[in-house]
Amino acid sequence: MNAQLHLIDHPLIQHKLSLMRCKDTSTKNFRQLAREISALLAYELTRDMPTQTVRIETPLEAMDARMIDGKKIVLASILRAGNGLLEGMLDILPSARVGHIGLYRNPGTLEAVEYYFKMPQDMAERDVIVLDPMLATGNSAAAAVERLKACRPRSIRFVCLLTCPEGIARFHQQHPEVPIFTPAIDRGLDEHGYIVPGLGDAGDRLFGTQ
Ligand SMILES: O=P(O)(O)OC[C@H]1O[C@H](OP(=O)(O)OP(=O)(O)O)[C@H](O)[C@@H]1O
Ligand SMILES: O=c1cc[nH]c(=O)[nH]1
Ligand SMILES: [Mg+2]
Repeated sequence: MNAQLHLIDHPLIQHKLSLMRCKDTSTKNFRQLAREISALLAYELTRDMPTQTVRIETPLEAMDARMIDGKKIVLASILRAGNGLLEGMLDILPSARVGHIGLYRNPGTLEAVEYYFKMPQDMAERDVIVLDPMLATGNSAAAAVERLKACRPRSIRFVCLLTCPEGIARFHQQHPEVPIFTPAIDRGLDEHGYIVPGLGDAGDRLFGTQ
């Protein structure tokens, strides 16, 4: 398997993702499941983050204790659907900074169209986790990461709930060094660029807009 592809095969995540896929899952439950899965994903995503030793005082004595190294992590949400992963990530990383990348997919061309971009300061000292539940053609994620690279962050990781071979290939063709973390790699894309079997339109299901 591609060294920059991390399949997160945890039973709890798989169970919750299966519930999200069900077409009769309500907006409320879909949103709650996205939050729960993203908290579990945050745990896996940060597994290899560098730590530094900091001198602290316990009630009994001084010690050299480990803490996450560097400036606060940036969670970069690809709007809109990326926001569905934000709350769960913030439950685990409550001090993280949050950036927003506004993109929508032109339904005719399937190309990404940017409408907003805002990141914190001092990106050179920060690790970024890019959030989007769906990596389908890969055009949105590739465009978002291209834009982020101009800010020169210390590192970039991409996390989604679902992808497919086409999305992985497209993304890694442009950004081979950026790791993808995903709980599932589905069969492929349909004629409208939707992941199959998939879970449908993530943004519409999260926000009840369909
Ligand atoms: O890999 P791609 O083929 O680019 O497709 C994936 C993109 O499509 C969805 O967003 P959408 O454009 O529907 O916008 P939304 O999040 O505002 O609903 C999804 O959240 C991704 O951003
Ligand atoms: O399957 C897909 C593809 C793109 N965007 C979605 O929300 N779902
Ligand atoms: Mg989008």
